[in-house]
Formats: sequence, structure tokens, C-alpha cells
Amino acid sequence: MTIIPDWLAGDVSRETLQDLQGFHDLFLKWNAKINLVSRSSAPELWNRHIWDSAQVWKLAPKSVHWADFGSGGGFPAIICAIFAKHEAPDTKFTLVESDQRKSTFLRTAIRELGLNATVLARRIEEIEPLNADVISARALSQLSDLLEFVAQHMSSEGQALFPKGEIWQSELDAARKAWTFNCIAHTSYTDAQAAVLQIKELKRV
Ligand SMILES: C[S@@+](CC[C@H](N)C(=O)[O-])C[C@H]1O[C@@H](n2cnc3c(N)ncnc32)[C@H](O)[C@@H]1O
Repeated sequence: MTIIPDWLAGDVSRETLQDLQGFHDLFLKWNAKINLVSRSSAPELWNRHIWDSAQVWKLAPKSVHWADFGSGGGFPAIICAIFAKHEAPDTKFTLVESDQRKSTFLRTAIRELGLNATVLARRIEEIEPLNADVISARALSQLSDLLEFVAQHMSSEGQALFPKGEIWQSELDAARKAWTFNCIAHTSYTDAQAAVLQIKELKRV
């Protein structure tokens, strides 16, 4: 069993923790077969991936349609959907992941944990507009490229939440050459150099 970090203490119910543990165990079982994350980061699953994803849930509006792109092994979407199950069960998640084996894993996790989520095993470029209230993506591509997806799939009142590594400021500067938007950079709880970018009111320059 893990230790809940101080910044999240009080926000994780016993039932949520049980489901997070269930996902953790399922993830390790599948990771041995299909490499959902690198072997080096698997031992740090709680801090590097699960708690890192939980901070996205803390920032997000609840009871919305939420799209997650390039969901991979489920970060942040499955972790947020677990919190949603216990805190805002009408939050509906659409996960877009083009890798068929990862999509099968995601569908298995959704079924076993009883989450309000569906998986599109397609390329983001190929799907119909989702008109989502929240869009997240972690470790998928640079901000300027992510904003192309946001422009296609976010509702006019929506927002994007992108966990970004330590070069987030230069990605932001590059993106501002092609786009205008409001952005709050929330310092990451799991890495002081990293940030979760919260982006609204996107327009092409
Ligand atoms: C580096 S992984 C990140 C996975 C997860 N978000 C995380 O943070 O651990 C990127 C994922 O995006 C998926 N992906 C890449 N390009 C995609 C596209 N155009 N459409 C859908 N999925 C894509 C890949 O298959 C891969 O699983």
C-alpha cells in the first residue's frame, strides 16, 4: 500500500484508494506483457504516474465531458476517472489511443473498475469533433501540436489541462507564435520544475 502525498491528503477516500490500488496491480500485470511504461519508471508507478495524474483531477471542473488524447497506460485519464467515480460520477471520459493493445488494456481497466469512460482505438487526427469540456494529454507531443487537437475537439467554453516537463516555458513561447490563449501554469506537485498548463479561450493568431 502506498502513502498518500501531503498535498492530496484528505482528498482521497478509502474507496478511491482501493480502486487506485486495483488499477496499480492490474497495470503491473499488463506492463510485464505489453510495456505500458518503461521498465525504469514502473517501480515508481505511484509517484511518477498515479499521483502525478491525480493533480490534473484537482484542477479540473467536474461533471463534464472529458477527452484524453494518447492515453497510453491510462495517465492521466484512468486516474481521473477513478476519482470521478467517487466524487462526480456523471463526468464522462473519452480516451483516444491508437495502439490496439493499449486500448484493450484501457477497456479492461474501465470494465473491471466500473468507470464512466469509453475508448476510441483511433488516431486523434481521424476522429469526429468531440466538443469536449476538458481535454487532457500527457507526454503526447509539443504544446503547439496539442493546440491543433484542442482547436478541433474543445467546446468554446472548454479548457485544456496539459502536464508538461521542465521545458514548459519554451513550449509556451513557441505556441504563442501561432495561437492566442489564456494560460495558468500550475507548478507541479510532483516536480517543482514541471507544470500543469491550464489553457482557455484558444484562438489562432
Ligand atoms: C508517450 S505515450 C504517453 C501515454 C500516457 N499519456 C502517459 O502519460 O503515460 C503516448 C501515447 O500516445 C499514443 N499516440 C501517439 N500519437 C497518437 C495519435 N495521433 N492518436 C492517438 N494516439 C496516439 C501512443 O500510442 C502512446 O500510447
